[in-house]
Parts: sequence; structure tokens; C-alpha cells
Amino acid sequence: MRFPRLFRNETRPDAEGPLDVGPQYVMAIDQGTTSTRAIVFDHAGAIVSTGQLEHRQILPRAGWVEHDPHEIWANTRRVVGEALTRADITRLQIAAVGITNQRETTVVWNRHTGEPVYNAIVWQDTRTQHQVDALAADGGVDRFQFKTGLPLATYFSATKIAWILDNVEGARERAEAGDLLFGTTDSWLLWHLTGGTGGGLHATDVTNASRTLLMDLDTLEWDEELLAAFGVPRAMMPEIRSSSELYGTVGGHSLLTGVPIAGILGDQQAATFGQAAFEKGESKNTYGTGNFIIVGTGTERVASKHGLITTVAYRLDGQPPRYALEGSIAVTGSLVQWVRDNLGMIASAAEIEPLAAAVKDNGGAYIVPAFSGLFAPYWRPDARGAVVGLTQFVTKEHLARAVLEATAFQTRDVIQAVEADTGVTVPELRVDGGMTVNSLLMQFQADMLGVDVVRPVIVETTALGAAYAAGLAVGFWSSLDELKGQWREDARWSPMMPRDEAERLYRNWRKAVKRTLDWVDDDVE
Ligand SMILES: Nc1ncnc2c1ncn2[C@@H]1O[C@H](COP(=O)(O)OP(=O)(O)O)[C@@H](O)[C@H]1O
Ligand SMILES: O=P(O)(O)OC[C@H](O)CO
Repeated sequence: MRFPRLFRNETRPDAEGPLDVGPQYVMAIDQGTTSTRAIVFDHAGAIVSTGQLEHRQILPRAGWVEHDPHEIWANTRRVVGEALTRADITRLQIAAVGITNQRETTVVWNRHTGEPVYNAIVWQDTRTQHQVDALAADGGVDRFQFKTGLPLATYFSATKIAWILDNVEGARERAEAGDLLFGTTDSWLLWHLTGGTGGGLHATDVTNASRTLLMDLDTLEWDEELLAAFGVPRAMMPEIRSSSELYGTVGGHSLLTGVPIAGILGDQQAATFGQAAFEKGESKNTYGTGNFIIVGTGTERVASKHGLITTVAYRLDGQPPRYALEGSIAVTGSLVQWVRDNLGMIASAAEIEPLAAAVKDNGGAYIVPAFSGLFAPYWRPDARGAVVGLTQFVTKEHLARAVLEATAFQTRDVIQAVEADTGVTVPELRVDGGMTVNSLLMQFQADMLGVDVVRPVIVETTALGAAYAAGLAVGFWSSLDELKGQWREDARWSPMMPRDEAERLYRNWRKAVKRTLDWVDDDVE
């Protein structure tokens, strides 16, 4: 097999052979909320092979969501093996590994034994609402927004770390003594891959750090005032690095030994990078467990007045950070899973589309999936889910349609906030993620927004973005312009619904959202 240009990876002397048979691939490890994937990409950015394994969603109580960090690490090793086997290649053909991950999800482990002191507390987990309320009582939910770009919410890592330190016996003392480490799942995997208890690297990238409520968006460092406010000892925090640089090489005796780890991005920032949306004003919407809309604001950080988060989009080694506004929606694809697993209305996620297509509209029914309260642009922890507009006429087919429409309505809520914050109309929406195979949803999305919805050939943009970041750092790819040239359109949906009809449906959605507010009186349910 020949590649468009010769590549010699200077960080891999062990891998050097004749110039045209040097490492020809980059691997991305995508540690997501529901599964972990390893994907091998070639130089054209095409997928060569994939390994994927789901992990358990541990739900000990209403509002609590945990993962087993050991299971995630074990699954990572297995999917790496699967991807290499399916591609019929070895580590010597891998130029670099990039890591991307579910953000905010919090792991605290013992640096001497590698043992987590508690399960990972997942981003969707709302157990820390009391701490959030107590902190908000003094200065409001926007108390730390200027420094961090984030509202005070259970979503981000800070109160999750504090909860572990306060609820696991002896954890706070051990953390203060420097025996415990904190990391999002990128750090957990990086530490293991680079040697674990035998000297593993304890680091994260700036995009992940920007989701903790503990990093100053200007200095890009942990902030003493924030650490003190949340009661998090400095000693347990990872080093903050750029998103694309040589962090270290895979240690020990594993399938990837000696391969450089050269890219880390939180999964939504990775998807933006994989969509080649590098510039100010460029955006993407990822439809996965939740939906995450990101629009770049360049080197300028913009403070939202309409319920969006200010976040770091990416930082290349030695360059200034690029910032973004983000609209995070907690429940979209997971509503489809809920209909499958909790209601048994469908046997697979794919079945929702033919079921919804059996009727021409929602029959007047609206579902607002405020399972963890409402995230952007509302930030209402007191909301809970509701089905409204029910009459005897409504069937399960109408409800299936309402499930899909909820994703499109929530996206419109956020796009309106983006336009209000930036003063710029989003001209078309670049989409990716598991739900974008659903044409009925994509068409309804175009109808709801009144603009085209465009899907690229590679919808695994999250993994692709991590691969791009790693490949750039080792010279596998030469520039952002080269990566931009690799973006290819696969499908496009244009608005077909009359505008007045779209507006009528959206008005009903806004009414439905109002019905979900003020539901939780006391946040311990
Ligand atoms: N055909 C489909 N129609 C609607 N939703 C779907 C379809 N296929 C998958 N999904 C939803 O997409 C989500 C999976 O997307 P994915 O991008 O893999 O998510 P994540 O990266 O968050 O784990 C699931 O929540 C699933 O319910
Ligand atoms: O793992 P995903 O794709 O559901 O993404 C989760 C987000 O990073 C949470 O902020």
C-alpha cells in the first residue's frame, strides 16, 4: 500500500524501515459515556478498523450514574487489540495514538496501587446538587463564570471530586498527602498507558481541564481560589498540557509499547476538530448520548449571556488557545435508549425511525427529557421530564416521533442562544454522532432550524479529531489546512416544512419546557 507522501516518524526510531513503509496509521482511543472504541485511521482520514465495547452504567440511586474505572481500562486494552487485529497491523505501523473522552467524569485513584477509591462519577450524575446550592447561595450560579466560563452545576468535575473526598473514609487526608490522583478518563487512560504505578504520566489536556470548574480560562492553570472554594487539594491535580504534543510513549509490554501518545481532546472538542471546524464562527452538533453544539470564537473568549458555556476548543503546542461557545444538552440519544430499555417500546435504537415514520406528525404530544434537570440554555436542575399534550388520539408512533423531535427542538433552543450571543446566523449545521443515521430526525432538524443540515462521510468525527491532534504532533499530517482538505460531504437535508408550521411546533415545545420547571422542591429525591 502506498500513501500520498512519504512519512518518517522521528519520534519512532524503532519503527523506521524503508521510507515508504514507516508508520502508515494513527489510532484514536475514544472513551465515551456508553462505550470505548479504538479506531485506526489512514493518512486520508479513512477508517481502517474499529474495536468497540460497551461498559456498565451503574445506577445505584435516582440521579446517580457511575462507571467502573477498571472496566474502562480493561475494555480499552481489548478494543486496541481488536482494532489492530482487524486491520492486520502491529504497533510498528502506528505513528501515534490520540485519546478522546467523555468529559467531566471523575476518577480518583491511589498513585501507589492504581486502585480507584470510588467508581467514576459520571457527568450526568446529580448527587452533588446540595453542594452546588450551598456554593450558589453565596454569589449565585454565575459565581465562577468569569474565571471558568462555566455556571455552577453538578455537570462539572469539581463537586464530584469533593464528594469523593468527603464520602470515602480517609480520602481527604490521603489526597492532601499526595497519595491520591484526580483525572477525567483521558488522564486515567494516559496514566495506565504510560506505565501506571511504574511511573505513569499524570496529565490532561486543556480542553478537559476547562470542564472542571477549577481552571482559569486565561492562565490555563489550576486556580488556587477555585481549588479552595471546592475543597480540592492541589496535590491531586494533573498537569495541564496542550491538545497536540508528545505526552509520552506507551510503556510496559503491551500491543502499543513504544507508540507515542500525542493528542488529547475532550470528546466534543475532538468532534469539532474532526469536523475541521478550526476557525471562528465554524460549528458542529454531535448527536450521541446527549447533544453538544460547539461554535468557535477564535483566540477571543466570549462570555455567554444566553446560557452557553465558554470553553477551550483546542490548543496546539506552543500556540495560543482557541476558545468556543458550547451548548450542552444532557439527554438526546439516551432518550431513545430509555424508550428501548425502560419502556421496551422498541428492541433497538434503529427501530425508532420506522415507528416514527408511521405517522405524519406528533399527534400533539411533546416529550421534554429533563432527566438530570435541563442543561443549556436553561440550566434548571429543578426540572424533571414530562410528556405533555396527551389525548386519547396519541399512539406509540406519535410518541416515537416526539422522542426524535425533542432532540431537534433542544438543538434549536441552543442554536438560538448561539445566534443571540454571537450576533451571527448559523448558515448551516454540520452534524455527526450516532443519531445522525436517522434521516427522519435530520430532516426534522433542517425543518426546525430553517437551514441545511450537513453530514460528512466520516461520522466518527470524535475519534478522527483525536487522531488529527496526535498525527499533527508527530508530523503525520502537516497542517490544519491539509486536514480541512480531507472533509467530505456525505448527505444534506434542506428545510421542507412551511415556516409557519415549524414555528407553531416550536412554540408548543417552549410551552412544554415550561411545564417541566419547578418540579423538584428538594433536590434529594
Ligand atoms: N437510528 C437511530 N435513531 C435514533 N437514535 C439512535 C439511532 N442509532 C443510535 N441512536 C442513539 O445514538 C446514541 C449513540 O450514539 P454515539 O455517537 O455512539 O454516542 P456516545 O458517543 O455518546 O456513546 C445512543 O444514545 C442511541 O440511542
Ligand atoms: O461520551 P459522550 O459522547 O456522550 O459525550 C459526553 C460529553 O463529553 C459530556 O460533556
